[in-house]
Amino acid sequence: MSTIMTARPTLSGGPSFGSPSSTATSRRRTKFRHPAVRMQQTRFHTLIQEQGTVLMPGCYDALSAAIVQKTGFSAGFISGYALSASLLGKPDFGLLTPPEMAAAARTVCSAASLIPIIADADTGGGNALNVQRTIKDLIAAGAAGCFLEDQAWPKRCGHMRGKQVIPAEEHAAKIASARDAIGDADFFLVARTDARATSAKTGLSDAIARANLYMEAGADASFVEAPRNDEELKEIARRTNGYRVCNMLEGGVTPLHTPEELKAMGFHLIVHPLTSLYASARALIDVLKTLKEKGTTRDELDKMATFKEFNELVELESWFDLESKYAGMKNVTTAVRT
Ligand SMILES: C[C@](O)(C(=O)O)[C@H](CC(=O)O)C(=O)O
Ligand SMILES: [Mg+2]
Repeated sequence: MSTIMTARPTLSGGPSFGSPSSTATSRRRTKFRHPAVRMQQTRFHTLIQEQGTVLMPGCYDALSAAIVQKTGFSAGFISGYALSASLLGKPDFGLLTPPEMAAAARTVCSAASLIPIIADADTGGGNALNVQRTIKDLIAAGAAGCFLEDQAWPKRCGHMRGKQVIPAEEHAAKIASARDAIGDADFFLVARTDARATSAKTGLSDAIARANLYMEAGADASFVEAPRNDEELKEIARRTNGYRVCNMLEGGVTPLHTPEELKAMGFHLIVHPLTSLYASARALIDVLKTLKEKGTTRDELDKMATFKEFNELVELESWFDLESKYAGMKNVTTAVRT
């Protein structure tokens, strides 16, 4: 059970809350400061305080989530990109809907019930009111947090070209609305901004100002999407307030780093959203290609999970145990009735 805090948690490993970086931001701060100073100490706050940085692999269904948990990760992330791919076979191009994400969150959170899971809420499904339904659905599904981004709908993957963002004040209102919907639930709100991509010249400073504004509006952490190099990563860490998320996408525009390297730069939540998806796709492509060419997998068995290994993964023995337990009771019931 989470405890209520009277102020934001003390941040370990990152710079302290700073002053606003521009007059425009300063004006916005007053307007959007969220009245709820009683912030929740969520499972994610505790993990960050204990570990300094939390490494979260992406997952996209119950099985991938169970594997993330069994591998020993302390948290997971349901990637919108990966879910769009696995559920619809489609790119991360605004085609996945919030109810589809909430349904996936239900099975994922149940399959990895020992670790907290952050779900990708994309843009929240519309305006501030749609955001409230989306957040409540994710909480009901068992998610421990979400990412909520400021792209214009239809959104697309943060590392694709052609992104647009809504006005900062509009997204700040969506963050405030999400905070209200969270109430006292154990749910960690990450405000993401895609503004870096909107201009080579001013995109980064706009993104940093937005991240700070969204923190004032009630986010638990900010996520400046798609920094281009280490200098940008360090500038984000220097100039944004509070906890920070960093996205490590294989093949994306941000250089890949270890959690230790990102911790030293000042990041707290490290997400690897597509590692599981890309690894499974590679494995499927390779083994199915061989099956098509050779008509058999007998020389490929080392590239696949074994029957035994897979049954252990889905805890088959526990189901045999349950079966015996109730098979015994059936006999008892039959005996009582006769
Ligand atoms: C994190 C993300 O939102 C996701 O859906 O996994 C994607 C993936 C990625 O491109 O890294 C995004 O960044 O838009
Ligand atoms: Mg996404």
